[in-house]
Amino acid sequence: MKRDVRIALYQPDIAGNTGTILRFAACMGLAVDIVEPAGFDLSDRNLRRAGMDYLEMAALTRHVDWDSFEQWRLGATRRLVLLTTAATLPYTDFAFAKGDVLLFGRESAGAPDKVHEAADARLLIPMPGGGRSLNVALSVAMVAGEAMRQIS
Ligand SMILES: C[S@@+](CC[C@H](N)C(=O)[O-])C[C@H]1O[C@@H](n2cnc3c(N)ncnc32)[C@H](O)[C@@H]1O
Repeated sequence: MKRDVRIALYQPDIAGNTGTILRFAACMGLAVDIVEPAGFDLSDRNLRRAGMDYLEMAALTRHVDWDSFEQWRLGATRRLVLLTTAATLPYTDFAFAKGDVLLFGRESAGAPDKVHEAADARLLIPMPGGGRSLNVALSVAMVAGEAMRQIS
């Protein structure tokens, strides 16, 4: 049987954001997948500062590249749910399911076309106040929170 949703980060490039997400995921009991290459390594001072001792609690899987992440995901028959400002479907209108992988793009550039094409669903966090995008860690908290609310 499929477990909970998972959080996936596509080539994250800001260590402090990833540390914040790993802390959040550890506290929520959610696993995290990082699609490498990241813009930092796991010894990064900012990652450790944001993640603190929660990093030791985090269920983190690192995938060397997009192809190996996809090989794992397809083998596990998990849906890929991409969060992107290019989507039109609000995340609150989507029916999340156990096993979903919630994928977030990199801070500097989002996700490339091949990732959009692989996604089973693309979701938007509406921003009624305007602006280009939200911080990725805040996006993770909002969407994973909604997914957990629906599934539990
Ligand atoms: C800082 S944003 C990336 C901004 C990037 N310049 C772009 O155009 O995608 C980092 C990630 O947070 C998520 N994100 C931020 N705001 C979002 C929103 N309003 N709707 C959906 N996803 C969002 C997406 O996964 C995005 O790739």
